[in-house]
Amino acid sequence: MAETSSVRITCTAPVNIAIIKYWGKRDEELILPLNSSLSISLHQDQLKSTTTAVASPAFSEDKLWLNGQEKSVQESRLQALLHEVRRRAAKRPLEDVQREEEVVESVNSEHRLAPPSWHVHISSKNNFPTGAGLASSASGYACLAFTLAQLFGVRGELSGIARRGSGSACRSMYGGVVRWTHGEQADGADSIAVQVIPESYWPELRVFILVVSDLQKAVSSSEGMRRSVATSRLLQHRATVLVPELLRKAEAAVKAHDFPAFSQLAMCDSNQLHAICLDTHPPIFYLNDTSRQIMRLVHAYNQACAEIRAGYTFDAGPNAFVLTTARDASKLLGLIAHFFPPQTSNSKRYIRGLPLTTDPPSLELQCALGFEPQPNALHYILCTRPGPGPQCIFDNEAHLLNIDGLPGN
Ligand SMILES: Nc1ncnc2c1ncn2[C@@H]1O[C@H](COP(=O)(O)OP(=O)(O)OP(=O)(O)O)[C@@H](O)[C@H]1O
Ligand SMILES: C[C@@](O)(CCOP(=O)(O)OP(=O)(O)O)CC(=O)O
Repeated sequence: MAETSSVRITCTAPVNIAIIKYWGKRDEELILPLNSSLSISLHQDQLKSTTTAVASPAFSEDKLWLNGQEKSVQESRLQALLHEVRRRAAKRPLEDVQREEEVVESVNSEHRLAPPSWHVHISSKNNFPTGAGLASSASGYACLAFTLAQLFGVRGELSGIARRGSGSACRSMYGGVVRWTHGEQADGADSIAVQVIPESYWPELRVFILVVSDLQKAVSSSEGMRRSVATSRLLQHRATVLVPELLRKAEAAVKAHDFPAFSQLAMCDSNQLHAICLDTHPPIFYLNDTSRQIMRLVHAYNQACAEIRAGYTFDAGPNAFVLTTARDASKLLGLIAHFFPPQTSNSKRYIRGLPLTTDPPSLELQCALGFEPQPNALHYILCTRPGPGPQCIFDNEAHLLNIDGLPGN
């Protein structure tokens, strides 16, 4: 039915972990932050969202499938994102519009542009748990924004489109280390993400995700930060005084490959976020006992090394993102696996992602920690590293919708 004139594209996008956190909005509708933030985009070999979008004059409405289940497209953030991408597509230069007419005649559907008036069918999936504290909303909305921009031929700065889905999603529009500048303008035009360094600049960086819980959190990030803005006086001080300095120092540390400084700033900023959550009324508790044991383990490791060789950061949940470098990866992983061993039934897939050996910790290091191993405290450990930004996939096997816009290939 839609065969001759439909346009189809499939893209992927990464998850990102914030090093200097975004917490608090100055505009809820446009998703404009009170402070700038900094993150690392994680490698898509381990975590990614994949989105296929098909546009056709034959479609009578927009449709969405998430992880294979059809969802309503009426959700306000999805609507805002769709509206923004179509608004920008409608302003495309004339030569693109002419190209579009040629395109509609073309038999090759893979490199064509769709007119913004066409309805779109979208299917998106994550290769990791959705809504489970692993920032699927960031990779998911970034992937959606990037895919729709390719489909409708929107060029230039795209992070402002992803931002309409979820604030942190704008940073997933680039690889490596990325800053989201808070911006000053009321319409959000200058509230965009920029790449600070590409992923190839610091290839030794490693990130271990220690999955403490895969349950949906009780207080979402959006609700948590709304509550902090309304009640925490520390938040205002952080946003205006502390973050600008933290950000400057963190960017300098990244550019200088200074892991101790970078890691120290990451830990301080994460602790500051959770201090603000405690200063919020009623207080919000995202960390649990296992999170705090992980923090102790990292500090004990650094003390034993007599320098900072590991760090941690926690988003709005108990899962730890442990930072280190290739030099320490096997030793630190061995220590983590020793103190947080798997249930025997779960030992096979306990350590996932990058293939790494686990060096058993020395007795001295074991004693330094001063707590007993805690079997079963973690679901699994995912080893990853910085990676690239969104990509188009030119492989027919990768499409999540067929050319008629229906699930299948
Ligand atoms: N691939 C995707 N495509 C489009 N939307 C997605 C995708 N993945 C997730 N989302 C959106 O993000 C929501 C989940 O966001 P939520 O903030 O609850 O969890 P999370 O981002 O996985 O975890 P956390 O914010 O705790 O790190 C989904 O309900 C959906 O609306
Ligand atoms: C703690 C954080 O992960 C908060 C992320 O918040 P979201 O981007 O999920 O919030 P919304 O913009 O309301 O969708 C810190 C960060 O990623 O910077």
